[in-house]
Parts: sequence; C-alpha cells; structure tokens
Amino acid sequence: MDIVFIDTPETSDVAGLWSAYQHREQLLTILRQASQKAAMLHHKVLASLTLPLASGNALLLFRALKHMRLGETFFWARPEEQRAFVGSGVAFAIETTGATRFQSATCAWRDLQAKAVIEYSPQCADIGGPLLFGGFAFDPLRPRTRLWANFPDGLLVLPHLYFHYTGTRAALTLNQLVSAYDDVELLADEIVGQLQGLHATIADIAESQLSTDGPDVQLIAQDILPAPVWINKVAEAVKSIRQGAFEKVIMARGIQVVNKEGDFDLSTTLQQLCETYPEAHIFAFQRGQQTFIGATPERLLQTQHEQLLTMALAGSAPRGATEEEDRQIGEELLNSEKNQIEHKIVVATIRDTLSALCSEIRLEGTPRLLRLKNLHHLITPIVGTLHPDRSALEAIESLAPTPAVGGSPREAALAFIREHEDLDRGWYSGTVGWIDTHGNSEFAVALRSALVKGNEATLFAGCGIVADSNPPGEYTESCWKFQVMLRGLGSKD
Ligand SMILES: C=C(O[C@H]1C=CC=C(C(=O)O)[C@@H]1O)C(=O)O
Repeated sequence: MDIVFIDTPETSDVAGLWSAYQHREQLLTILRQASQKAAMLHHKVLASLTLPLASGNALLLFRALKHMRLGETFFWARPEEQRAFVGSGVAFAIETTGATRFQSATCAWRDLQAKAVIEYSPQCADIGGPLLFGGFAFDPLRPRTRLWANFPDGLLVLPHLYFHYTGTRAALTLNQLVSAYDDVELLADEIVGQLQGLHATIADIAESQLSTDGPDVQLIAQDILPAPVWINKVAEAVKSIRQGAFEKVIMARGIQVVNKEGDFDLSTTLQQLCETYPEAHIFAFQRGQQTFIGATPERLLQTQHEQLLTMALAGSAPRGATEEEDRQIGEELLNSEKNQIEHKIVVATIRDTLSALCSEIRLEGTPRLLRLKNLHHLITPIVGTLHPDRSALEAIESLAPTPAVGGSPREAALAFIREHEDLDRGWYSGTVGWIDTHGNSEFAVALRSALVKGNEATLFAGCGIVADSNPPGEYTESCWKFQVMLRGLGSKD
C-alpha cells in the first residue's frame, strides 16, 4: 500500500515550511485583530491562521517536534486513508471531570469559537483550522491511581502548531490565545522563530533517514496481576453471567514493560504502527512526561456534516501461519456461536443508542471479518444520520463505553469491573480523537495501547467475557492483543 505521508520526499516539508513563514504579515494582522477584540471583550481571544503547505512527512515532523521540545506533542493518523495530524504545544486546553464532562467540553469549545479570529488561506477552505485533540477516560467514577494522575476524565487540547496532511495536500494551523496587553510583534516573531527552528531541525533529521527496524531493544515484561489471579477473575465473571447478573463483561489486564537499553523512541514506535496497522487509528497524546500511544482498530464514531459512522467490533481469533490455516480460522470465527453472541450484543446496544441520536440507521445483518496483522475480528460497520440538534460529543457520551469494552447491560457490567478488575484503565478503552469547528470529528476506542514514560510502559488489553468463555483461553487472547504494542515498542518476539 502507498502511504503517501510516509513516502513523500522529506524536502517537501522543508519547502512547505519555508513558504509558510513568508506569511508573517498575515499572522501579525490576525494577532492584532484578536488583541483588539480581547480589549473589547475583556477576555483573551483565539487567533488562528491556516496556511497551505506542500505535502510532507508526518512522522519526520513528529520526530522534529519532539526533538525541539516546543511543548507536548500530539499525533493522529489513518494511514489507509492517507490522513495525519501532528501537533505541538498547548494554545488552549479544556479539562473536564465527572459525569458532565461532555457537556462542559461542548460549552467551552463553543465559547472559545464564538470569540475567535479565524482565518484560512484561500487554498485551505476545507483543510486545517482550529481543531481539538484529546480523549476521555473509560470510567470517571473509578478513583484514579498515580499511574493516570496526569490524564483527567476529559481533556481536549488546541495545539499551538498543528499540521494536517491528506494524501495530496497539507496545511499548517497556528493557534495563539491573545490578550489586549500582548506585544503582537513579539508574538509573531516568536512563532516565526519556532517555524525557522523546525525548518532547520527537519533538514537535520532528514539527513539521518527514518529506519523501520529501529534499534534492537530488550524488553522485560511482567503481568501486573499474576496470570492465575486474572484467570480467576474471568472465571468469577463467567459465574456471574451464568447466574444472570449480566450478559457480557470485558475484563482487562495490564503488563509492565521496561526497556533495558534506555528510553523508548516513540517516533519509531509510530512508524512501526503506521506500517503494520495501516487500517488502524494510530495516536499519541503527550501529557507531561507521559505519552498515551496506540493503534486501535475500533472506531467509536466519525462525523462528517450530518453523517455518523460507527462500528461494532467484537469477537477475536489469531491469524493463521499459512493461507489455508488463516482462511480456516476466519471461517471458524464467523461460525463461532460464542463470538457471534459476543458480537450481537454490541450491535444491538449500538443500534439502540443510535436510535435516539440518528434519523436513519443502516447496517448489515451479519458481521464481516476484519483481518489485522495479528488478529481476526468480527466487524459490523454502522451508518446513521445525526439529528441536526445533536453534536459529536453528545454522541460519544451516549455510545461510550460500548459493550466491546464495558459490557451489557452497561451499568451492571461497569459495577462488576469496578469491583473486580483491580486495574486503573485510565484512558485505555476510553476514547481518543479530534473535533473541528464545523462539528466534523473522529474518535476511536483507545485499545491496543500503552502509557509510556521514559523507559517504562504500561500496556493494556481486555477480552469480552460471555457465558461460554474459557478463562485460560481469554488469557491467551489478551496476549495476542498485547503483541501490537509490544512489537510497536521494539520487541522482536
Ligand atoms: C478490549 C479489547 O478489544 C475489544 C475489541 C475487539 C474485540 C474484543 C474481543 O473479542 O474480546 C474486545 O471486545 C482490547 O483490545 O483490549
């Protein structure tokens, strides 16, 4: 497959940036306008300018931004669709807690836009512009441990610099909160200086080509809960299901991984994930010293104008060693009663939820096979027409957590997880994604992911448990799921 944003010659980035900082006057004009507006409103105002760029290399740019330490870095890519966002620094952040986190985020985002001065270069009418990138924790009612202390229940960030790539086009958006008292000349100089620094850094890094293989790292991995303890928890879940407490629950577990050679190189990890899982949503969200990173196959929702796309994803099997074995495993998964039940519960719940949000819902009657590098899944794509008075964030609130990560019925399954799972999931199995000023958005269920700090990482994986589940078999299934991030972090096993 042709992944344009990886294969494009590095020089186009450099050329693109070079043309971008010819726009200092344009930048100065909107900073001035924002400052004047701030004086009238007695409030800081967002100045946002989007400029066209030659298409470039998103991974190289991520590496350069990390190297420059301009601020926290953000990455989002759908390699199969040849789309990527790369951001750096925090111009504005919306941090929310508790059950009202989606409403608070919607209000704060509307409020920021209402006062903003937003300008696009004529070539950028449909690309770039202010965009929030962030995520929401799996369960705001579960007390947070130190591990996830930096990741609030909801956090949406407007990056200071943000690059938007499609297969054929690219744009740079500069976002700056401006007060009446800011020296706008100085602000413009600082931003242009950062772009000049980035230009030079990209040129330096492009010299040493990105390599896919990465260094041969030695990883030491350890289960957070010993395997027999977790298997017992799954057996407990099966027992509760058979007693009628609920129909399905997802039990997750974590492993701790240490890189003996030194800090993880997250640019190489992202490159490996983009190349190995082109159909996935690949993300990295930095908060202080920690980065939540992953390659998830599960879309929670994508909204474009009034169209809403989502999916039911549940039911798993490994890939076969030969073509014949692979075809057989796929057939068995499609015909497996246990996996069909697990899948149907997800489809039914999503369809019910969407009936309150959408005027028209379209889906196929039977699931298809989704073939990932290491796993088969059962998938049912679902399309709806979002009611005009409903927003993407409201839709997330209703859809998440789906029974593919929580269970069914939702409240009974969540109560079981809170009481028995013994794991702070934080943002794992929550949702990560972005939303723009037009209500377009894309949020994924944060699976196949890790929280990384220096040379340490915590990896997460879970399994859908139903009445017929076999606890040791579920342990094995969770190991297949860990492979995504273990290999992403450099394991060669
Ligand atoms: C909870 C996870 O996967 C979910 C998504 C797809 C298939 C699943 C399953 O077959 O159990 C899980 O419900 C995970 O990867 O951690």
